[in-house]
Amino acid sequence: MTSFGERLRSAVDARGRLCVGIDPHASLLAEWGLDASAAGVREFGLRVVEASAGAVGIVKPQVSFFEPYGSAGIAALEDVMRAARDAGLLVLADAKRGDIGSTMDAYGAAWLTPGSPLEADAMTVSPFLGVGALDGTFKIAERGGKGVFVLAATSNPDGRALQGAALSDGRTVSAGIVAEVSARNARTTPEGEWASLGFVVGATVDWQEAGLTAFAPPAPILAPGFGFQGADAGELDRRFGEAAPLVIASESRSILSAGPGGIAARVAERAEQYARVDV
Ligand SMILES: O=C(O)c1cc(=O)[nH]c(=O)n1[C@@H]1O[C@H](COP(=O)(O)O)[C@@H](O)[C@H]1O
Repeated sequence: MTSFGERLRSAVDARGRLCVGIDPHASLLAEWGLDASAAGVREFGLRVVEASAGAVGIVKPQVSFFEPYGSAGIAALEDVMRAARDAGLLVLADAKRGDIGSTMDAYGAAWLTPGSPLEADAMTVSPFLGVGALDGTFKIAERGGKGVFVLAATSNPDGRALQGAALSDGRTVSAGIVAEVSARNARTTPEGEWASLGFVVGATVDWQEAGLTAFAPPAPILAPGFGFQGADAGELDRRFGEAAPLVIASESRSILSAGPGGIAARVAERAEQYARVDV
């Protein structure tokens, strides 16, 4: 079984590093002429998948925008994720789960078990109940050839005080999270491969301020914050330095705002911008 890290690396090699976020905000649904309903988010998601298939390798549905519609919204999310995976896209479920270990295991099983209704290729998780609480999820991921993206340094300025705080040994919380997860990656990642436990580091984050250095072994970096939140594709190299080749650049509103008629062209244009970035 090919690991998630290696599947992701192949997707980036084949189709570039742009990840299209599927975030059906109520305001976007209105702009797209769709209802704020389960049917609306389903249609929105399927159209984004259609525009992304063949143009990029990765999509990231934001689970929160499907949840307001209850079971019908979750069914819509299942349909969108299945359509994306059937179209050959890697699906990163942006669920940002985080809980005590035993509860976390159930979240991991829901999103990362092959054949599960909500099966994704990877999910985002929050380590703020302790990286150890994620161990069961990491094991579920490994068994299924899936991936996990652990929040390390988020794109929103509100996160800085907490994530940049000093641990007793002087490292930042962000650096401590990276060290703990990297130690697990070192045990499970064959030499020369991309690890399957990645990190979320916002494109707006100052690495020095966050106390981050390049990851060993190499682990993918999910980097939201490009586009609407202000980071520019052309800055990728400067912002991520040595880690730039591992970056999955995620954009949602800056692409989705093109509307149903313009999204395919917008995806192609943004993908082209990232293809021009020399890392
Ligand atoms: O995990 C994420 O994807 C994430 C982490 C982070 O640090 N910042 C962040 O914005 N995100 C998500 O990335 C997407 C950003 O959307 P745009 O700002 O519209 O590109 C949203 O779905 C956020 O929830």
